[in-house]
Amino acid sequence: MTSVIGLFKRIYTLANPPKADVSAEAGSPIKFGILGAANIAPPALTNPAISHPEVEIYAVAARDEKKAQQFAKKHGIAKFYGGKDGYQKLLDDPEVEVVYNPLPNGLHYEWTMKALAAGKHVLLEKPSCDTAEETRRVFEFAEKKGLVVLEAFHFRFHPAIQRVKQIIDSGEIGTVKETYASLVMPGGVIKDDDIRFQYDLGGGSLMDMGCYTLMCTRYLLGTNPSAVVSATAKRFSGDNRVDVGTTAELTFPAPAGSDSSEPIKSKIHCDFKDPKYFGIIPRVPDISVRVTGTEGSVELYNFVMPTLYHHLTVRPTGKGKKTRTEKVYKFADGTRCEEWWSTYRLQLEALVHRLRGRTPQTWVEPQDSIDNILWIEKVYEATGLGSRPPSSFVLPESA
Ligand SMILES: NC(=O)C1=CN([C@@H]2O[C@H](COP(=O)(O)OP(=O)(O)OC[C@H]3O[C@@H](n4cnc5c(N)ncnc54)[C@H](OP(=O)(O)O)[C@@H]3O)[C@@H](O)[C@H]2O)C=CC1
Ligand SMILES: O=C1OC[C@@H](O)[C@H](O)[C@H]1O
Repeated sequence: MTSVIGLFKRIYTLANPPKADVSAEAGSPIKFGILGAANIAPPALTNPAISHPEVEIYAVAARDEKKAQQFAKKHGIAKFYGGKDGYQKLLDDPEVEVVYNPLPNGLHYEWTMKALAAGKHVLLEKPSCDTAEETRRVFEFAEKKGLVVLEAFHFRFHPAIQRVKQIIDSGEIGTVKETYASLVMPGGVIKDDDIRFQYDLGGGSLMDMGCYTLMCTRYLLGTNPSAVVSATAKRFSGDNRVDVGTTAELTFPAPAGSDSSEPIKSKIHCDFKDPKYFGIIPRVPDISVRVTGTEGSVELYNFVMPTLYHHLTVRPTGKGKKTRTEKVYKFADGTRCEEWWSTYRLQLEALVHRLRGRTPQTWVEPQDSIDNILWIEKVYEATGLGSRPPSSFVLPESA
């Protein structure tokens, strides 16, 4: 019962966050600008910003001026830019310090490079770019300019996934043998004209959802795969270069320091149109990660949005050992985190710490982002679909 009340409290407060007391913080807030009135922008940035005393969502740009204006009005944003130069105008605004880039994947590279050229830090939506080479260039350019780029793998900032890693690293489940990570959606949620189905915009289920399963597996194992063993893609009827779903088997190096020389076997799975039972009964979406070792297993259900609901289950295999379930909405070491804070709110907390020269609780390092898209490309290659098309944007030499 308490957990049901807790669930409602979390969801209510998440949707209606308390407004931060800006006056309580020293200095003026960091001003963010959003490129595109994207659907993800409210949950990922404007809502988390309400409770952050050091953030102001200052500007938004949309291709259609009216849309930009409406978005600005709805979310209390001071400035809006529209029209074909709207995005560039936002980048040229000297007040904007950080750019949030939630454009379609195929435009991430171009507009992140343009934002960096304009001297802005970037919160870049996942997956970072269409290719690892583009992601490498983004971080190289950011470093040259002394700017911060963070790929928005928000789940990494939540205590629940960090607890899973802690359990694995503690040795409680023994030597890791296998992993499984899945993220699926019921059919009909994503319409066939969505950016996710457009090849030229970097579409595909592996790009959109598979990137989480791969990132999560790589994070928990603390290393990169050694090989893609097999990969199959369910192709989109509207464009057979786009995957509606992808399943892949990979190997990871045998755990360091263990007696085992056996590679870890990993499976990742994603699907935009999760099949129904008997074709009619919808399934509970499989949004889980499971790691199995010689002494037991640990599983986190809903690793992507744990604030809403999750359960973390440890199943030891030893005789007499009991299965236990944990709920993890707080950091054990007392690092600030309200139970209702979404993964996006935690991500914003870390980004602001970084921008203000403080130490964030955790971070998604550039090499991690580069490696993630590299292995997405390798999986795509194994499916026969190949990488998404690289951007045609060329950074002017003067930048
Ligand atoms: N972190 C997370 O949890 C999530 C991340 N994402 C990521 O965010 C990004 C956007 O996703 P989402 O918000 O769902 O997508 P939307 O389609 O809602 O938003 C994309 C935006 O891109 C702009 N745009 C610019 N050029 C084009 C074009 N040629 N075609 C279509 N749109 C264009 C549009 O802006 P305009 O307003 O100017 O028309 C639109 O608002 C993706 O990279 C996705 O992977 C998405 C969902 C969840
Ligand atoms: O980032 C995302 O997270 C959840 C998915 O439902 C969505 O398609 C994706 O873009």
